[in-house]
Amino acid sequence: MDQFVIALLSVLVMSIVWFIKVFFISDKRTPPLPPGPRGLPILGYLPFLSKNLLHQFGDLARQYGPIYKLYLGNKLCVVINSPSLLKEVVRDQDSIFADRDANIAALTATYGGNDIAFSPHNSRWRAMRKIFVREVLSSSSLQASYNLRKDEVKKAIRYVYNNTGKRVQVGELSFGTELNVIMNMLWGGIVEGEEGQRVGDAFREVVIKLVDLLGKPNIGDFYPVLARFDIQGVKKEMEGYVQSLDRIFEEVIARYRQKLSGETKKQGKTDFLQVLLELKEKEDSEMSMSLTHIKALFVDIVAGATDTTATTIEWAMAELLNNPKAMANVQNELSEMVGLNREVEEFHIPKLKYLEAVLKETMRLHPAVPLSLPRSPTQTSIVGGYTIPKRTRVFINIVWIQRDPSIWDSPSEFKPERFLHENKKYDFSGNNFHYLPFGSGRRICAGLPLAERMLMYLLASLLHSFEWKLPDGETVDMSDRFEIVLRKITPLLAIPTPRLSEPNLYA
Ligand code: HEM
Repeated sequence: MDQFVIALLSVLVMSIVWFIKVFFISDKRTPPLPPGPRGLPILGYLPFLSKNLLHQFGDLARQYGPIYKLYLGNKLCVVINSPSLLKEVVRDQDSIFADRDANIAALTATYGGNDIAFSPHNSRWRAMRKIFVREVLSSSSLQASYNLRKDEVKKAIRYVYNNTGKRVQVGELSFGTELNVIMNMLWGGIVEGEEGQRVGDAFREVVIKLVDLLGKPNIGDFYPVLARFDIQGVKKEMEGYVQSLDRIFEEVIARYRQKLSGETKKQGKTDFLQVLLELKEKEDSEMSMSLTHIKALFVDIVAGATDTTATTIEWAMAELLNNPKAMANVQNELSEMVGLNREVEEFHIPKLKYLEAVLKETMRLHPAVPLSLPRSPTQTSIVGGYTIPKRTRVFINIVWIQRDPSIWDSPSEFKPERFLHENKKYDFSGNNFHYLPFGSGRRICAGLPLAERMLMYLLASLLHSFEWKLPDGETVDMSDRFEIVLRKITPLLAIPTPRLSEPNLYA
C-alpha cells in the first residue's frame, strides 16, 4: 500500500482514538481541559481557521473567556487571554512553560532549533542566550557600537532628505536601516560598500519570506505522521531560504577567517562573529559553539530584529499621522530637548518622555509579535483550574490583554498620555502582566536592549529631521495582517519635508 495512504489511515485511527478519549473518557480526578470550540473529528478546528488568526483568537476569547483550547488537527492548542493566568504561566510555572513548541518551518529555519528562540529550554539555550546578552547586548557593548547605529541612522536620514517631497516607504526604510545595524554588529566591516549592499539586498529578500513562512499553517505540524510528505511544500521552501542564508554566512565567515589570519588578533572590543569563532575553538568550554549554532543564532538575530523593528516604526508613524496633536507634541518635545540646529543623538533619548509614551502606546495597540512565540509545558500542569497536558502549544494573546477594556480606558484609542502619567508602572520588562510587548519570564525577548534603543533612536531621528504628511487625498489604512509578526496590510507611504535649520545637518 502506498505510504501516503498508510499515513492517512494512521491519522484516521489516531484521531478516532483521540476523539473517544477526549469526549467520552474523562478522568474525574484531574481537572478538565479548558473550554473551547469543538471542531470536527480528525480535523478539529482547522477548517474554521480564518485568514486573520489574531482576530479569530479575539472572537474566541470573547466567547470562551480567559483561557480556551482548540484542536488544530491532532495538535492541542491553548490560548491565554488574561493577566492572572498569564502570571501562572510565565511567573509561577515559568520553568515548566519555558519550552517552545517549534513548528516545522521554525525548526528548518534554525538548523533544527539550534538557535535561541526555538530551542528547547536546556543548558545549550542558556549558554547561547548568555553569550548573546553578555557579549552583544551588554550596555558596554551597546555603548561601544553606538557609532554603527549612528552611521546607519544618518544614512537613512540622508536618503529621506534626498527624497524630499516624494513618497517614502517608512517600513522598508526602517527594515533596511535595522538590517544594516545588525549586520555591522555581527560582522563589522567585513562586507562593505557595494558588496555590503549586495549582501543586504539578498538578506532582505530572504528574511521577509522566511518570517512569513514561520507563521503559515502547515498540515505537517497538525498531523506529525504526515510531516515527512511536506504536503504544502513548507519545509522545501524554507530549506531554499536557509540555503540562501547559509551561502551568505559561509562567505562572510570565510572572509572573516582570511582577514583574521592576516592580522594580529584584535585586542579589546571585538565584533560578535569574532567572539563566536573564538568560542568555537574552545571545545571543552560549556560556552563552546559549533558552526551550526553560530549560523542558527544569526538567523535568529537577523529575523528577530528586522521585521519587528520595522513594523513597529511603521505603526508608530501611521498612528502619529492619524493623530496630529500627538505628532505636534512629539515634535515640540524634540525641538525643546534636542534643538532644530542639531541632530538627535542617543544621549537625548532618556529626555524624550512623550516619544517614549508614543512608542509604548504603539506597542500596546500593535505589538509586533502579538501572540508571542508559543510556549509548551514540559509536564502536564494546571492553569486557571484547567489541565494543560504536556507538549500543548500555548499561545499568549498579548494583543488581547493589551486591549482589554477592563484594564485599559478607551482601549482602541491611541492615547500616549496614558503612559506619561504612569510611566513607571509600565515598562518593557514583562513584570506587569497588563503590558508585555516583548513577552515575559525567562524567555522574554533576548534582543530587548537593542530593540528599545533602535526604536527610540530611529523614530526620534525621523520625526526630528522631517515634517511628515500623507499624499494628498489619502488616509492611513490601519488594517493589519498577522503572520508571526503583525504587519500593516498597506505599507505606509508618507511625504517628508526637512525640519532642521541647516541643510548641512543632512549631509
Ligand atoms: C520591536 C522589536 C521586538 C519585539 C516586539 C520583539 C518581541 C519578542 C517576543 C514577544 C518574544 C517572545 C518572548 C516570550 O516568549 O516571552 C521575542 C523573543 C526573542 N527575540 Fe524579540 N522582539 C523584538 C526585537 C528583537 C531584536 C532586535 C532581537 C535581536 C537583536 C530579538 C531577538 C529575540 C530572540 C533571540 C528571542 C528568543 C528569546 C528566547 O526564546 O529565549 N528580538 N521577541
